[in-house]
Amino acid sequence: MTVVKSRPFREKQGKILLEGRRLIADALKAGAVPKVFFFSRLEYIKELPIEKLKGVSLIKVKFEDIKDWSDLVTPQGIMGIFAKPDHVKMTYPETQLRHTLPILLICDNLRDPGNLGTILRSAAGVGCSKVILTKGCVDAWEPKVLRAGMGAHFQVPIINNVDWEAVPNYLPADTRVYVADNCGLYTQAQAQAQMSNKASDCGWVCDRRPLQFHKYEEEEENLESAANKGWLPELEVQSYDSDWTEAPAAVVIGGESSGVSLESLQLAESTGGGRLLIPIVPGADGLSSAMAASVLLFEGKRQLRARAGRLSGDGSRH
Ligand SMILES: C[S@@+](CC[C@H](N)C(=O)[O-])C[C@H]1O[C@@H](n2cnc3c(N)ncnc32)[C@H](O)[C@@H]1O
Repeated sequence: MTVVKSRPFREKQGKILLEGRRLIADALKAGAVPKVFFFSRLEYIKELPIEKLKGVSLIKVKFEDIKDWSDLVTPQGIMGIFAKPDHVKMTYPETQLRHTLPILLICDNLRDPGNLGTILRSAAGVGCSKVILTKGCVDAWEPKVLRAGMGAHFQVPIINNVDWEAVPNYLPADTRVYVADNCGLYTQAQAQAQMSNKASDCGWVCDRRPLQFHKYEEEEENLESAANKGWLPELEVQSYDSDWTEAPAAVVIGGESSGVSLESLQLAESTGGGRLLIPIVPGADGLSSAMAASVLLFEGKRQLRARAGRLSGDGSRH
C-alpha cells in the first residue's frame, strides 16, 4: 500500500488508488478503469455496476487491513486500484457539462495537497471547463488531494504535469490569461501615491519586485539578470471585479510560497490578459491560493451571468 500510494507508482505504473464507496462509484461512472478492489464486505462490491467488474481482481481482506492502509478517519471498507484516468477518455456528469463556463484554471507550482483538492472542488462547483496543473504542482492523484477534492476529480477535466511551453496547446482559441497576483506587499496608500500609469485607473498598483517572481528555485539568478535587462512583462493590474470575462478566460493561481511564475506573466502578456488583484485590508493576512481561486472563479461566474442577463434584457439575473 505504501508503494501504491507513492508518486513513482502512479507515474511508472500509471495507476492510482481510490478509497471509499462514493469516490469509487463516481470514478466508475466517469469511465475510470478499475484493476483491483480490496474490500472487507461483499455488499460493497455488490453495490458496484457488475458490467464494470469484468477482469477486475476482487480481493477480500480483513477490515483491520483496510484500517491500516486507509487515510480516512472513518475507513469505508473498500479501496480500488485504477488505471490513471485520462481526461480525454472520461465521461463527465451531464449536469456538470451543461453548466460549464468559458473559464479555465491554471495552477502554477501549487505544492499543498489540501489546497489543490479545495481548488478542484471550487473549480467543479463553479463549472470550470478544465484545470491545468503545471510541472512542479503536487500530483492531482495523490491520496490527500483526492480526499480534499471530494469527487471533483471526476467532475472537471484535470490535465496534470504540464510544461509551461505546452500550456497554450490546452487553451481554447482567443483565451486571455489572467494571473491572480497579490502583487507582493501593497497598500491602498501606495497605490494612490503611484497613480501614474494605467493600473492606477482602478486604484491598484503592483509593488512586486522582479526578484519575487519564481520559476524554479535554481533559476532565480537567471531571473534576476532577466529582470535587470528589462524584459519582464508589463502587465496591467486590474481589480478582480473589473470585467475580465469578455473573452474565454484562464486564471492562473500561484503556489503557496513561490507565488506566480515568470512564464505565467509572459503568457498573460502574449494573450492580452492581465493581473487580477483581490484587494484586502492593508495589514491583514493574505489569502491562500485556494481562497483566491474561489473568489476569482465565482467572480468570473458572476460576470458571465450579469452579461447574459444584460443581453437577454433581464437585469434581475445579476
Ligand atoms: C499565498 S499566495 C502566494 C504568496 C507568495 N509568498 C507571494 O508572495 O506571492 C498564493 C497565490 O494566491 C493568489 N492570491 C493570494 N492573494 C491574492 C490577492 N489578494 N489577489 C490576487 N491573487 C491572490 C496568487 O495567485 C498567489 O500567488
